[in-house]
Amino acid sequence: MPSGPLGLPWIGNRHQVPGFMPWKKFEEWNKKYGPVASILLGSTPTIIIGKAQHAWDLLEKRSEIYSSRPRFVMASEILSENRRGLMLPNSNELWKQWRKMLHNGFHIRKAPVYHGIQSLECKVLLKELLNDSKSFDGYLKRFAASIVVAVTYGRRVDSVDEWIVQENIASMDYLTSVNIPGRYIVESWPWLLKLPRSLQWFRKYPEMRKKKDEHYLMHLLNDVRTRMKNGTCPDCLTSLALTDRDKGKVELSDMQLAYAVASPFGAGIDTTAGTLSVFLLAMLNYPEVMKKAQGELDKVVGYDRMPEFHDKEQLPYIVAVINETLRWRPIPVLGGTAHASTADDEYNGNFIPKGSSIYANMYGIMRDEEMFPDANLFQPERFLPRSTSDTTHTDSQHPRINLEFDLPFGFGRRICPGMHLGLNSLFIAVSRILWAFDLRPAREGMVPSPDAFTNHFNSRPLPFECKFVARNEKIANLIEAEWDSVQNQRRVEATRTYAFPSLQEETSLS
Ligand code: HEM
Repeated sequence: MPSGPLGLPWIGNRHQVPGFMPWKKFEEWNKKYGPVASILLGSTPTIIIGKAQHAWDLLEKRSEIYSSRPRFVMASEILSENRRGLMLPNSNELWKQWRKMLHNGFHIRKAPVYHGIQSLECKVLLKELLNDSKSFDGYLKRFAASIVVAVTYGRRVDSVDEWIVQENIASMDYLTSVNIPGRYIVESWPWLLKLPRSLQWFRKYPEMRKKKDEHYLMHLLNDVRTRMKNGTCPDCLTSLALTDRDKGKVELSDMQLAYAVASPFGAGIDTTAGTLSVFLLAMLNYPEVMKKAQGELDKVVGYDRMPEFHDKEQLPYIVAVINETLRWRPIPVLGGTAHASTADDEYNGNFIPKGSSIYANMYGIMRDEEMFPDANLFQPERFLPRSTSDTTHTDSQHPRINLEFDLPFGFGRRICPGMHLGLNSLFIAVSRILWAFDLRPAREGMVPSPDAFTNHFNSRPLPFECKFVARNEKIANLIEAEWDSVQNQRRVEATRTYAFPSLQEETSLS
């Protein structure tokens, strides 16, 4: 097997994986033992990948054997009775139906269907930031949540305090806090599940959370069902899944369906809002990047209108800023949920046994100095073709480091199905925030630390302050005018029809 730190009998390396930010220890091991290292978590061989090329070689080129998921005792079996597709092995029937449902809803040609809701939510966001920049973090979450809730349940979200957002945050915070390698002993020793139930001390909290999850996810499903009966529900992922089930195209129970459609809700809010928070942190630390990006926007868009999706081609520096944000401080630090292998394999002379868990440690991969020279610096230029006169950075020269950067979204058959929806949300929000505001530290000279992050599976910046100063009066007036103009649309939007394809239509398309 690939080399790695020496462990102990029975527990392997479990005791060496810290509960605090294990991705940093993984990076250290990759530096010491090589870009493909191995450890044992209990009896499970676990491969840690620290360079993109090796992740592409294994998880992408050999995706037929590296696209499963390991066994998740806490996060999947106990917390959801194996109903979350994200944690299911790819051989599972439920996973296949779930993945197809998401692909049909969110693939690249479908993504523009949501431009309308994304633009609307962004106009609301600008007005919120103009009025009250202190609460910006809540507004970023509202923005991300409203888009995801609209495409999933056909409803908008007006405030981050609404129960629908609060329940999701509580549920996801819990899920991501239990889904950290090495944190629970039962993951390494599943035989503990054979103890009498009353002695399984680790069940108490996940089972309490499961009851709450079942309740609110069923409530959301039933709400869509009621509005479908009343004729007041726009087409959305849930209504189409219910229709497909009625036609016999999907074979899922109510509870399975409630969990299946909730996955964008779980996977798309934290990641999008967290990335926007990283973007603000970067702008406060690199004001010269902000100025350069604003220069591009001023040239292409001017002050008489806001940036629109159709401007994207003319805004390569903005796209590079987004790519660099996703690279500089990736939110899914461990590369999302671990992959698992389904056959014995050999790679670069090493044996990788069937049933290994694989972490493409995004934290380390994105800080690989060979691929991203001066990796700790925020340099959007690394994604742009370098002009000969440009001496601001060292080029990576890697052919996949360009404006089409997809590394932050994972690998192979498990690649993020919400990538295009997520990228579009980031584009409209980043371009309009930079167009509208100068971002400044709340207090002169008090720039927030670029290294203070949470210890979550989706690791986001710790709370910091940021001042949003409208760049000029014309822009402030336009934000107000656009806000006024969307008031009516905000109400109508709830009943707008999205052109979601049914499973049947999409299958015939592909
Ligand atoms: C900036 C935004 C986002 C980032 C950085 C991101 C990143 C990721 C990553 C790294 C993975 C793991 C892929 C792997 O296992 O190889 C993933 C999976 C996933 N993402 Fe995203 N994501 C984002 C937005 C979204 C959105 C908006 C949605 C929903 C529409 C979404 C839904 C999912 C789902 C359902 C999975 C699990 C796929 C599976 O297990 O087969 N993501 N994402």
